[in-house]
Amino acid sequence: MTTEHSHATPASIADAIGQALATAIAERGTALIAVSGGRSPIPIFHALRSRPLDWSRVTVALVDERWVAPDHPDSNERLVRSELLVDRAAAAAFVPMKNAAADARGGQPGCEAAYRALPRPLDIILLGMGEDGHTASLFPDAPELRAGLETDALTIAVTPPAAPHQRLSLTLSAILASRRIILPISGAAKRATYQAALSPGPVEAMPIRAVLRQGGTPVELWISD
Ligand SMILES: O=C(O)[C@H](O)[C@@H](O)[C@H](O)[C@H](O)COP(=O)(O)O
Repeated sequence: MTTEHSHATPASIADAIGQALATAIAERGTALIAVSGGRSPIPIFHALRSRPLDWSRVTVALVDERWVAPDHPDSNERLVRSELLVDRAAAAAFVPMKNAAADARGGQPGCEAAYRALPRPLDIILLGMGEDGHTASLFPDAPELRAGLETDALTIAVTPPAAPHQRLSLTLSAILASRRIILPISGAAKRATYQAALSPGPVEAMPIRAVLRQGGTPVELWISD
């Protein structure tokens, strides 16, 4: 089930996320969100981090991570710590994916254990999509793609041939184990990717199709110019 919201803004997306977190806190006492890296979430983080929530009851996890040091410019942990977990959101807990292992494959069991310890379903996932139709770090050309789409594990190590760094990613089953999925789509190129993803074709060519074609977890497309 996919719902499209047009004329989205970082503020309107932050409103939706903030409302979901507040509802989770009111109903269950805590809230759990997994967020993507990349450029798209940054203005949303900026709009979200000052919202008057009880952030001490919020846990922030990652959708994916590049296997680099947490202070590396490409680290999603660094991005989340510097762009989201400040202001009021500094009170939130954070669950990194990166650990001390030398590579993503070696780090996957520790990451899996850390993410298995989180409550499920997640309350909300802020997903991303690349212009090639990847989502999280489920890349079309990655040798681990099929496993990432099929395994019951929550996390998988991925070595995308065409993108920098080894990755740790939530699997499709982990992404779908969420109460709701928010997917911002911004700009003409991403809108074209989204339209292509809606057309018939294999999931392996555009992994975002696996999220858009399922009916169990509500997906909200927040579309902006
Ligand atoms: O690379 C990561 O860390 C991501 O989580 C990735 O899946 C991202 O969401 C897309 O590549 C879109 O990235 P942009 O928002 O920068 O276009």
